[in-house]
Amino acid sequence: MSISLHTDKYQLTMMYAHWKNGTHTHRRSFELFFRSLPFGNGYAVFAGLTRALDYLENLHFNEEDLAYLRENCPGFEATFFDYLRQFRFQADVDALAEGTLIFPDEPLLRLDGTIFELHLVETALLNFIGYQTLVATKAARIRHIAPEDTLLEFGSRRAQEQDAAIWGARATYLAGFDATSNMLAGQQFSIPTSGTHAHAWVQDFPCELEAFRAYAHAFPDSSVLLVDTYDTLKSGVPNAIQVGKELKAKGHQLVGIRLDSGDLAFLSKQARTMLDEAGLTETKIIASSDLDEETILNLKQQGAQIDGWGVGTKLITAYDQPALGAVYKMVAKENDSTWEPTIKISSNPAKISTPGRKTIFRIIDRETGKARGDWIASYEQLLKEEEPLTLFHPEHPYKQKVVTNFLAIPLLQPLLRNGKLIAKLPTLLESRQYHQKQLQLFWDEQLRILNPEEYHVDLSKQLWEQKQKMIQDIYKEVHR
Ligand SMILES: Nc1ncnc2c1ncn2[C@@H]1O[C@H](COP(=O)(O)OP(=O)(O)OP(=O)(O)O)[C@@H](O)[C@H]1O
Ligand SMILES: O=P(O)(O)OC[C@H]1O[C@H](OP(=O)(O)OP(=O)(O)O)[C@H](O)[C@@H]1O
Ligand SMILES: O=C(O)c1cccnc1
Repeated sequence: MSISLHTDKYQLTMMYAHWKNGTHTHRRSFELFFRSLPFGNGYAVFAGLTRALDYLENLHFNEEDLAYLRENCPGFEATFFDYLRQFRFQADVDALAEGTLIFPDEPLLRLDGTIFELHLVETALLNFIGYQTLVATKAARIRHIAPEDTLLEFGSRRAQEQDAAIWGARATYLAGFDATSNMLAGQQFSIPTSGTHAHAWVQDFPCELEAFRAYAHAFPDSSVLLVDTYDTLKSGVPNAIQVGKELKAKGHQLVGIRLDSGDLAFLSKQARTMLDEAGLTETKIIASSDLDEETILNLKQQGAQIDGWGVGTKLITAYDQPALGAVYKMVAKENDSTWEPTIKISSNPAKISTPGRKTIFRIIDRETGKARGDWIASYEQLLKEEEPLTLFHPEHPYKQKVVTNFLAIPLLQPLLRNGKLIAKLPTLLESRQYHQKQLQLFWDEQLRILNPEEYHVDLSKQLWEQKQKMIQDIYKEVHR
């Protein structure tokens, strides 16, 4: 299916107007970034690139798309649609790897191409990357407070439609979840899948015990029994124990029980004691019920005896912050084969863009192995690891530090050239492992979920001076 029309109409009106004016082949550079961290977290987790690259590589207008446009864009000349028919995305794209820890104002993708193609793709790129990054970040917060527990993604039924369920499930696996309940996500991305049973299974039998027996008959070595249909401690857990003992007598094992309502701390402690007293020490306790990182942390503080967590609604919908607010801005124009920086001014200083095509280095202290900060420089700027590097706060430049004995890791990698993939992309599993390694570069203080220490993202002196000069020049021009 073509998703080329997954764009805002104003992208098409601008494309048409450029084509009409003969400026559509002018080359420009755009960067995609976000301005503030979601959920009060100290970092975000970059996700959505795989989908974005697939979209860019396959971008074309089929006859159905063209017919629709012809009908719905009445001001457009007919020959424009012939131009669109042969259109293919031919820009160059550099991007960070999925799973990278990312920070505000860092270019996550840089695209160099014609203004025509770069307008077209803005909406879809922001849509894919904004959502997946948000869900991956939420998942990372949950993984952070439950490092050893089993984490299951249960959100499909509450996700904002199918794509969000599928790609959201992928984002949670990238950021450390163990499995998803969504089989299509499992099939599409080779994510491990997991499933217990619903209340309806129990309701379908004359009594709970029969329901549990029948389920255990079907899955003698992999049953997780949902124990809260009637009464967790008076009925569910005793019946699960009965079935657990029967399984044990036949050489099998009750893998787990699932608590889905009530006071999860109290119920889990009681259930653990009851299971242990019955000799079912191996049987795990899984909890679900509107969970998120705050509730899970709180339950842990209460001494809840829970080994695994099924997390749905609040994860897949990024409940407490449903949009990342990513943006896509023009940073340079090509004139006679040289890139001339451009800036967007705003009355809100935080919204003034940083001009020029950029690159990012993650500066790693060779002694501690930890990141000292990210250094954003202009694309052509060289960084010599043998020379001391002065990092300074872009808003408060007097705040400085000099870094020596460091490793500078370039984060943006060339991925598309003339619209074609030139690099081998990592598998999802590799990206997941890379994400875990990324976390090790940061201090616990930067990773905690409440009021984390701010990680430093600084501009090179050259980039900073260029920005100040452009702001001043424009200010003088406007206030002449
Ligand atoms: N000990 C606990 N401390 C803090 N929060 C808890 C504790 N136990 C459960 N919760 C949370 O409290 C909320 C309980 O919600 P609520 O009372 O609406 O539903 P419930 O008990 O799950 O029953 P039902 O699903 O049938 O509506 C859930 O978000 C759950 O995760
Ligand atoms: O609570 P979430 O984090 O969204 O996790 C998914 C929920 O979906 C299922 O029940 P469902 O919500 O359909 O019914 P229930 O509320 O009656 O349990 C499951 O039992 C979980 O409670
Ligand atoms: O497998 C489960 O227990 C499950 C899956 C999706 C939603 N709620 C529960």
